[in-house]
Amino acid sequence: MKTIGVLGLQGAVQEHVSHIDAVGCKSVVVKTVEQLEHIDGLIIPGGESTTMRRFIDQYGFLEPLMKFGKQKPIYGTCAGMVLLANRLAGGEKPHLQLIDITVKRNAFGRQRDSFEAKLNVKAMETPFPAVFIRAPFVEEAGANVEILAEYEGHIVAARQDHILVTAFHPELTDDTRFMKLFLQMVKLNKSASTL
Ligand SMILES: NC(=O)CC[C@H](N)C(=O)O
Repeated sequence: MKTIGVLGLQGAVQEHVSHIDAVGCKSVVVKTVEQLEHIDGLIIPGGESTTMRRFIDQYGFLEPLMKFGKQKPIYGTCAGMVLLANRLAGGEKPHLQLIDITVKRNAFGRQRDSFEAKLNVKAMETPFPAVFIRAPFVEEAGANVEILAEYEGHIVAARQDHILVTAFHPELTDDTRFMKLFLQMVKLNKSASTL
């Protein structure tokens, strides 16, 4: 059985745990660097990327997360997508730099702080109910990035190798198709956990 961790420093952790359980995997809330050795994939949840980055530094997670993401799958939702991007718009400093995208934070503007949209997602037969909360979008993606979904002309779901990102929050719905997609990526990945 595959074990999927959720970075438990800040944000929507518990909702992801429920989705991991729902797709038949073992879930772990990751609060220490050592726990990274025992998981097959990691989710970086939504929340506030600047706050999460502070905790990442405080608990010594920066290097270990960069190393983990070079070998094993990571799925970032919303703030998690901000943390994974190679570049941030507006001259902000990037964080983990594990996927070749430029991300614009809070990109949908004040009037549309939170909204739900039915999205057409590549390889999903019916639209996905996407919940956006002060969401970022992908402003620019490198040639090796696979675009999975767009909303109003902006990329909101993408993947490169074993890194998956969504600007929205699948964990706040009961639709587990993104978790299933991530699980497929975990199963295809060659680096098994040490447990
Ligand atoms: N729901 C979210 O994760 C919001 C993300 C937040 N606006 C950020 O930039 O970090």
